[in-house]
Amino acid sequence: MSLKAISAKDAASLDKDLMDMGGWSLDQLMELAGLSVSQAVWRIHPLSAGKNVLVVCGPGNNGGDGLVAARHLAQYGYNPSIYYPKQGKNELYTRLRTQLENLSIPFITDANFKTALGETSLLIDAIFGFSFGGPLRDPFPGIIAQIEASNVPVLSVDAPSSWDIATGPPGQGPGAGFMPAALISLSAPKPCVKFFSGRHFIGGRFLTPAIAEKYGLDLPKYPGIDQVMEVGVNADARF
Ligand SMILES: NC(=O)C1=CN([C@@H]2O[C@H](COP(=O)(O)OP(=O)(O)OC[C@H]3O[C@@H](n4cnc5c(N)ncnc54)[C@H](O)[C@@H]3O)[C@@H](O)[C@H]2O)[C@H](O)CC1
Ligand SMILES: [K+]
Repeated sequence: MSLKAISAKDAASLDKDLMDMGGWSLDQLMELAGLSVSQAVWRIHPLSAGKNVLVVCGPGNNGGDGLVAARHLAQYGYNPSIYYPKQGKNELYTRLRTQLENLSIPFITDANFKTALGETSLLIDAIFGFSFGGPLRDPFPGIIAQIEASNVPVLSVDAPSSWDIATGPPGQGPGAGFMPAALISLSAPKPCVKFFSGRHFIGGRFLTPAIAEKYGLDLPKYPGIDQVMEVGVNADARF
């Protein structure tokens, strides 16, 4: 079953609706989004597959989802480390960072990124989500190129970073050959999902029937207490 996709413009408007008339705070939405990400990790990369998880965070809310996911993963027993080359400035990101520092979760330096890449068994791509607009600006071309060149399995949050949200991977340069092993779409898939060929999950269990109706989206029927649901086809692959 494939869920209806939402454009970047509508995704931004949906977020605004959730916070303006929906009564939600960004903290709450990000917490549920990051929790979904951590549950997708548990499904595709159980602790037995390796505890080292490298979370690469971008400067916006996609990065924030990664910071939240890292905290949940640490609580589950994983050893997450964070690479956060351009840190979000507002107080939400500062608080999320403090929560991680209080769990002794390491923030790696630019100089150690290559080493960390070689020592991790899964990478979470929380660099860019629906507000990405190409081409990549420094320092991200190098980061994406290194991720692409490594054979570390990647779980991308909301969109494979460097892909155009509507038209998918760039024709050339960093990202052109970037195909994450898994993707978790928050609220609804973005149009670039049609170029994706790995395990696909939906997360962000906070849509309402009215908002789904307004944006022409399917309301995912999450089973039981789960915060994620697999919507792709290769449902049993492990990485
Ligand atoms: N309702 C939901 O589904 C929720 C989703 N969430 C997550 O929020 C992101 C969208 O967050 P936003 O801050 O709008 O943007 P991004 O994080 O995607 O990136 C913006 C960030 O990146 C910089 N940037 C953009 N293009 C480039 C480029 N070409 N090179 C370098 N840097 C670039 C830009 O300057 C910004 O700083 C969504 O995808 C979900 O992951 C929320 O967490 C909760 C609700
Ligand atoms: K991403």
